[in-house]
Amino acid sequence: MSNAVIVTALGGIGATYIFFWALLYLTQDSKEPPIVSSSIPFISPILGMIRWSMDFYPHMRKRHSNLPIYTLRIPGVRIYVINSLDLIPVVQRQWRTLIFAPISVKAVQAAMGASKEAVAVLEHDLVTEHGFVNGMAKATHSTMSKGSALDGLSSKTFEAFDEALNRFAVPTTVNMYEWVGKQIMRATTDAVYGPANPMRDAQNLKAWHKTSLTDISHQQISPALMFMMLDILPQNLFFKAAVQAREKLVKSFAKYYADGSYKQGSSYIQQFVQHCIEQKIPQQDIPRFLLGTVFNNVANTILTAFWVVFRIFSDPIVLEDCRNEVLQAVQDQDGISTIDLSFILNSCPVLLSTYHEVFRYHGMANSVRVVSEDHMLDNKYLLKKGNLIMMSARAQHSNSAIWGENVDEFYHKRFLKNGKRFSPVAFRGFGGGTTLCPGRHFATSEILLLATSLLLRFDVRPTKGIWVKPSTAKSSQAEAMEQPDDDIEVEFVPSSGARDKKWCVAFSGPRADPLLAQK
Ligand code: HEM
Repeated sequence: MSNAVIVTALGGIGATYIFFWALLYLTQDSKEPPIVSSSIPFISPILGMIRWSMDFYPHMRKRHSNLPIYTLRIPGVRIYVINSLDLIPVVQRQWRTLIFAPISVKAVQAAMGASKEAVAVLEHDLVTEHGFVNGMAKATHSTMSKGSALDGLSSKTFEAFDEALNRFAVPTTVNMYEWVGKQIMRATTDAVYGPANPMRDAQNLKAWHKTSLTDISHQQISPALMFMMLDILPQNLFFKAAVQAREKLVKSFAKYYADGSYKQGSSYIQQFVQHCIEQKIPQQDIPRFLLGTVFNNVANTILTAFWVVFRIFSDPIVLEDCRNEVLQAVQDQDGISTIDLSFILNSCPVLLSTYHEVFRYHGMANSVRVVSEDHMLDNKYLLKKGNLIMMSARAQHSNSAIWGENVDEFYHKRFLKNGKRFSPVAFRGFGGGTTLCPGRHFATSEILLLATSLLLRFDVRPTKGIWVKPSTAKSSQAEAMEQPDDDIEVEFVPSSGARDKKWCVAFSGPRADPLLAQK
């Protein structure tokens, strides 16, 4: 290659670099949060996200600890990343301007394939409770979070666990993640959708998610959801198998809706459908909306339950502490052992602390908001319309200034009330603000009932002889919890005293939830 060609090529690269560098800084208002990660304009943040994956925002928090908020510029959008704990409530208070609803709309449109007419209903009002998205939260909230509706959901999940555990009369070997996933999927969807639960069908389960961690096929909808939501690549070209899987599931939910089976489901699913009908969502779209609820209902509950069981049984001290507590929650009468869920929630502080530490340590919820109009955050930082705000749970959960020097350790007693008190905003296991997860009480009851049943009735031992924490490097950020890369083969060994008993669940009193970090 001649020198002239090399000089021209280098000149071209230099000019392009200067052009994009100038574009980056000339289009950034001085009142906006400062730009970081700009050595290759518009590209460096993407390279950082690929390199650091789920630890990108914790890494950036440490690197830019002097900045309460900063801007990442990627092609087409600015991401305003909240670094400082103090700014999180400020963002959450502006829920009419810094809104979540467009994310839900994208999910229904790009991932569930909703029609233009359905999307128009959602987009009609993204801000008030009269709109579809915020109205849905209002319509279904009480059916998941308190009273007899919540107790009903919890009882149903307990029945499913009991039925599964009764099958282990002798020591039995299982893959732990696969087993926990199967139980949570069955228990949750039976409780939510009722006797005609479409997710009982083995083909539907295969179309939804990988039923084992060794499955390397790409025939399911669930792992593709995040990429489909980005809405960049044509679906019929890049996600053909996932779209086919989705359409198969939509067909099942269409039958479930058309024959009125949802009327035998939980109050939650009845209210959900009722709200769709009242808001005039086209009939053919309602099954797509119903399918969307599967993701909320099970994805994070499976993962959290897996880590809770792993953390309890893999450490003899945690196991003993938790088992001693839950033994107090059982009443034996006439061969029936009754587990009091109210006692577990209100009077088992170490179990609840372990549960919260799982969220702090393994949690990775990313709360995203859309700036609906230009806004001056805290009277200091200009946020421009159409861009995104990111509040990363992991960035806060890994901050030693909040959690202390042992932040990198799993410490099961961290959340005991007699220990150090943490700012309530610092814990973001279930997100926060007006979109704080409405399913959190249901998920908490379900996971604690599974953990308690195992504690009372089984020993769980790794077949390799020692517990090894699986790596989580391949975790997808669509979920709010780390995902194990490999399964753990374990043996469930029934405890001699628990084997021949009948088990049931009771709720002795109102849920005061004194031990919950997010009430
Ligand atoms: C351990 C299990 C779960 C975890 C870790 C979890 C986590 C979350 C997180 C982080 C958010 C977003 C909050 C934000 O952006 O600020 C969220 C929202 C949501 N979750 Fe959960 N969730 C779980 C279980 C459930 C269950 C069982 C249900 C339903 C039965 C559910 C229904 C929802 C819904 C509907 C929203 C959207 C809220 C809105 O639009 O206002 N979640 N969840």
